[in-house]
Amino acid sequence: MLLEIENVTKSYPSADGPVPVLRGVSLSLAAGETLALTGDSGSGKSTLLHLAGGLDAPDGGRVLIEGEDIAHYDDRRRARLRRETVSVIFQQFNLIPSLDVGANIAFQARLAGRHDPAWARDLAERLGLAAHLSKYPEQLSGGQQQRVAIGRTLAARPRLVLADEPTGNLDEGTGAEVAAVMRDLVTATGAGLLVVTHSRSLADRMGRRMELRGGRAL
Ligand SMILES: Nc1ncnc2c1ncn2[C@@H]1O[C@H](COP(=O)(O)OP(=O)(O)OP(=O)(O)O)[C@@H](O)[C@H]1O
Repeated sequence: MLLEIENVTKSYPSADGPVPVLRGVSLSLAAGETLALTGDSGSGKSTLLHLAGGLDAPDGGRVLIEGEDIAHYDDRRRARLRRETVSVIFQQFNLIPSLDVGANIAFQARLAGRHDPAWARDLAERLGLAAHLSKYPEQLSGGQQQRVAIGRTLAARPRLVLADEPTGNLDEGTGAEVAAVMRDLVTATGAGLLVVTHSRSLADRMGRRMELRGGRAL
């Protein structure tokens, strides 16, 4: 199994003591599957996504990627996991302003030692960015920047893609288009996709859907 989250718990400290956010949540995601994670604001969606990506550790329970419990990873293995296996698309695009679109798309793949010019060109084409490769991020619209961020993630061929509100900054039409491209590309590469969203239409485009409420999965 690509991703297995087993009965994870997580609390955050507050002035009144620890506040539980996740009270025992489990999910699994196979290669090629897409899953939307929904729930009210504050229900713990981003927290769960961060645990899945090894950006934070659970208080209890386990997170396994390709059968390995990532809690025991040291910093080096954690860095390698994020470079080579798991990629996170944040709502802020985090593009590199001094690099043009083509170089931004190639950036993560180069870091992972997996830059493939033909695949990068194919991605740019499918994301509608072929005519913009020598532009800089500041010359692009929000929707175009988000597509560059998605291209950069997929260029490295991650096996697990985690996306936090990837269409949050986009209008309905552009958001739907970006969601469809992302799902198709992830499916085409056999990766798994876990996407956190408030958007009904994005959630409807994913293969499965899970809602967080009261710290538990519905
Ligand atoms: N680092 C932190 N320290 C303390 N509390 C935190 C921290 N991160 C999140 N929280 C709290 O945990 C709860 C869940 O936050 P989280 O960001 O996971 O929710 P979410 O479902 O992603 O919300 P949204 O849809 O608004 O992004 C919230 O009440 C939040 O205030």
